[in-house]
Amino acid sequence: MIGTGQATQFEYKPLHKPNQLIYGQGQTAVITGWTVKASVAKHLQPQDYAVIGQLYSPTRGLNLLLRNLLFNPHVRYLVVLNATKEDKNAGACECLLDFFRNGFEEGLSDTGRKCWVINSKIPGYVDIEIDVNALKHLRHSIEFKEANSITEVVDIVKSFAQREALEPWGSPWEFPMSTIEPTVLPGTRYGHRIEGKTIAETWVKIIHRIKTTGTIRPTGYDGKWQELIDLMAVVTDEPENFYFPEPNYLPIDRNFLEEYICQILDDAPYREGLKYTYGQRLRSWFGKDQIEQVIHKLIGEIDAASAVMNLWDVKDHDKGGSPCLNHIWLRVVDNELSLTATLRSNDMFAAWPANAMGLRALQKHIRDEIAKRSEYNLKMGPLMTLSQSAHIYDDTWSNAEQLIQQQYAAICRKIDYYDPAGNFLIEIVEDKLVVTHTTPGSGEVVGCYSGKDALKLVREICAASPSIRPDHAGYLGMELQRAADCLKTGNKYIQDSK
Ligand SMILES: O=c1ccn([C@H]2C[C@H](O)[C@@H](COP(=O)(O)O)O2)c(=O)[nH]1
Repeated sequence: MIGTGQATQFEYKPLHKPNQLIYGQGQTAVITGWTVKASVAKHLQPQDYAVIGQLYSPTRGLNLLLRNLLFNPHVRYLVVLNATKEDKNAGACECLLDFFRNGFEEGLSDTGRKCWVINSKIPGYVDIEIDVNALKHLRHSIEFKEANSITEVVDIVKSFAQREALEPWGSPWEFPMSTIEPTVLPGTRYGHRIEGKTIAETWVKIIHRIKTTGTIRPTGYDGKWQELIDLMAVVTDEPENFYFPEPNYLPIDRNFLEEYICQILDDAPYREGLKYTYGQRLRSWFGKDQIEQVIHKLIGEIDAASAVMNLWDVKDHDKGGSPCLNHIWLRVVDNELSLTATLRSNDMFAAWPANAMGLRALQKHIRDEIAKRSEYNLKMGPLMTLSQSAHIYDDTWSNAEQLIQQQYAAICRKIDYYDPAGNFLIEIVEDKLVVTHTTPGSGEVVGCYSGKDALKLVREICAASPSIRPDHAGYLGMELQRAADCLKTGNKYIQDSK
C-alpha cells in the first residue's frame, strides 16, 4: 500500500491514441465502449480514474488498449461499460472482459497472422510481439467489473477510488509493433465511379480501388488511413433478401444486419451518451417523419426530384460525433425507384457494407409502402452511395490486402463484355477503317468514325464516349491496329477473328 487514493497522483502515459482519451490521476481505467466517454467523465473527478476511453472493435482497438495498459502498471482496476446495442453488435467490450475472464492462446488472425487469440466467442486478437508473461501478469493484476449503465459505472469507479492506493503491479512494458507500409499506385484522387451487381461485389472493387490508389493521410484519430475523395458506388442488382457470399467475406452477417436495419428504419428515443441513430434523425429529430414525407411526396408527384431526407443538423458543428450519413435522395425513372445517399465520411472496410445494406432496406421499405398506398408498383432501381471521404484505416490494411488477394481476381473474371457505352463494329471500307457505334441492346446505329490511323480513331472514340470500359478501349485499340495492318498488306480483315 502506498497511501490513499486521494493523496496519490498517478500519471497515465498513453503509447497509442493519445488524443482519444480523457486523463485522470487515479488507478481505474474506464472503457465506455460506444457510449460517448465525456458522458461518463462529467460525473467523475480526475482523481477517481486513470483514463477514460472508448472501445469500438475487438480486432482493432483492443490490442492498442492492452498495450497502453501494459505501459501503465499503476492501473489496477478496469470498469467496462457494455451498455448499448452497438456494443453488443461489435462485441469489443465482451471480448475485453473475456480476455480478463478466460485468457488467450496462440492462434491465427483472420488474415492468417500469428497472434494471441482471446478465449471468447468474439474474435479478438493481440499482437504476438507482446510477451506472453506480460499479458498473463496484466490479467492477474487488474480487478475488473462490467457495468450496464452510466450510473453503474460511476458508482463502481467511485467505490474503487475509495480504496487504499495500490503499488503499480510492475514496470512499464513496451513491445515492438510491426507496421505495413502499402505501395500506392498513381491514380485520380477526386471523383470515382464503381459499379457492381451486389453489395459484396461492389465492396471488393471499392476496397481494391482505395487500397491501390488511395492517398495515405493522417486520420483525426492518431492513426493513418488511405483515402479517395467522392467515391460513388452503384449497386445494380442486390437481391431482395441480400446476397451474403459463402464463405462470407463481408465484415457483417445476417444477425448483425437485422439489428442494423432497425437503426436506420426505426425511431429511437434520445439517450445520454448515445450519439444518434439514423432512424432517429430520419423519423423524429427535426419534428417530422422524413421517411413518411418522401413516401407521400412520391405518391403525389411520382416525377419529383425533391424526395430528399436530411440528417445533418446545423448544431452538429458544435459537438463531436456528427452523423456520417447526411443526405438521402429518391428518384423514380422508368418505373424504377433509385436511392442515392451521401456520406461525409465513410469507413469503407468496416462500415460500408452495413451502411449499404441498411440503405437498401430503406429503399425497399419506401418502394413497398408506395406500392401499398398507391397504384405505383415500382421496381427496385440501383442503390448509389456517394462517400465523400472514402477511407480504409491502417489497422485494417492487412485485412483489405487479403480480401483483394482472395476475391478481386475472381470478381474480375466474372465480368462480362457488356459495356453500357455501346458496341463498336470495325470494317475496312475501300481504303479506310470504318467504326460503327451501336447501342448495347438492340444494336441501333448511333455514330460512325473513319480514318487510317488506329490510335487516332481510338482517341476519337474515347473522347466521344469517355465512359467506355477501359478493357473495351484496349480491345478496340488492338482490333483497330489489326485492321490497319490488313489495310496495309491488303489482307482481309474480320473483327474478332484471330
Ligand atoms: O454509418 C457510419 C458511421 C461511421 N462511419 C465511420 C466514418 C469514420 O471513419 C468514422 C466517424 O468518424 P468522424 O468523421 O465522425 O470523426 O466512422 C461510417 O463509415 N459509417
